[in-house]
Amino acid sequence: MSSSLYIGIMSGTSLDGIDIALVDFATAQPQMLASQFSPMPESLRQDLTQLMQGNTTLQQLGEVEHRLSLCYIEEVNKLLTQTNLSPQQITAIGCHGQTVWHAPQCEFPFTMQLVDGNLLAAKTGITTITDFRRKDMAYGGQGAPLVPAFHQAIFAHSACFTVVLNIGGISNITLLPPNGSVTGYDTGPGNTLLDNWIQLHQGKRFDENGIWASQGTVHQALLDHCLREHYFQQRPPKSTGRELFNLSWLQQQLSHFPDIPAVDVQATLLELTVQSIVQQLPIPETHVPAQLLVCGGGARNPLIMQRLQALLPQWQVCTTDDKDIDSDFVEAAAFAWLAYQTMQHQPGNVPEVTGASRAAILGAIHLADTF
Ligand SMILES: Nc1ncnc2c1ncn2[C@@H]1O[C@H](COP(=O)(O)OP(=O)(O)OP(=O)(O)O)[C@@H](O)[C@H]1O
Ligand SMILES: CC(=O)N[C@H]1[C@@H]2OC[C@@H](O2)[C@@H](O)[C@@H]1O[C@H](C)C(=O)O
Repeated sequence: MSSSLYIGIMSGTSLDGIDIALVDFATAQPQMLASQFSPMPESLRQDLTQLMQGNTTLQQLGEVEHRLSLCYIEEVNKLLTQTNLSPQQITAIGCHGQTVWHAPQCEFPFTMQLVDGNLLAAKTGITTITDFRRKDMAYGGQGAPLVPAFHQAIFAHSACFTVVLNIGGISNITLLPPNGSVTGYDTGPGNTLLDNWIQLHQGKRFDENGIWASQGTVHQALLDHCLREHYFQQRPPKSTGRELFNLSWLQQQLSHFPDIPAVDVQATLLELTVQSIVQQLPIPETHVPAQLLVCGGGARNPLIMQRLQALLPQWQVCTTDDKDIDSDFVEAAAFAWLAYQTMQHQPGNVPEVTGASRAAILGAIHLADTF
């Protein structure tokens, strides 16, 4: 009988690092047994940033994928050591890899996540599943977001309207009406514009606790202009990324408003993240309690959490930590769950979310050589 233990690995659009989680699917409620985060090595982060701006060579692409895969392998081996487990005790790894380009709307839609699943299977000795998004795309879907099915499995609540909000580099929501069908989509920027702007002006990777943003004043005309971005008005299914919300996009908005102090731009970008999320939330029925469960790195920003609650006085706004699910590792756990689904020959996508024509078994399986 195969083990109920799975490992999920996620490195997301913020390029902050690698999240890994050990999840047990022995019972109806998945249990996160261990997790760890390692910062992305600086040279690799810089090379990935270059890649994500589209200027690269196939040689660089191949080498970055190999270097990144070696980092994933190191994380798996560290986790096995930390938990005193052998590779044979893990049924499979679900590794998202690193998205370097996501283009679901172009003439020939595609999405590209870098990871060499063969290398992970060979070097960890654990069956490894990668390439989760493209089966959904093969059926006409966006290929993202994929976490809503997992959110439904662990957060759905029969007595209240639950929205799960991931604030990563990009923000995405999952709508879980009581006893209703799950929907979800990317709302737009999460931390990525905030990160890019503080990196440009202060050389920091991110605005810890939103301190810099809190020292600025929101520039209302700039905010109103940014909120007119077509993406925010688009009807779901929809997904986005740094292909749209990047420094070039920001500088295009700023060109209409010269001389805004950098600190006020940071304050305005935080308000843009919050208001673009709030404007895309449904208005729950008055008699149904509503809860917003926040995860991802943005859940660690007290100013974002405070502004969300201020703009949503009728909602209970909290983090998934308050529901005993570590807000830093929800995405990593989701990819352990997606691997579990695939190994059970069950679908991982939600067609109502991605627009795919059907539910589908996701991923490419790289079997460990345990013969
Ligand atoms: N203490 C903190 N204060 C403010 N921001 C924080 C803090 N901790 C993390 N963050 C923000 O969270 C970001 C990382 O979030 P996360 O790991 O969820 O993103 P990701 O998974 O890479 O993105 P995505 O979900 O879009 O793929 C950091 O880049 C930073 O902007
Ligand atoms: C193409 C891609 O990597 N998209 C990410 C990104 O990061 C957040 C949001 O945009 C989400 O749609 C998605 O990741 C999560 C894990 C998802 O697929 O649900």
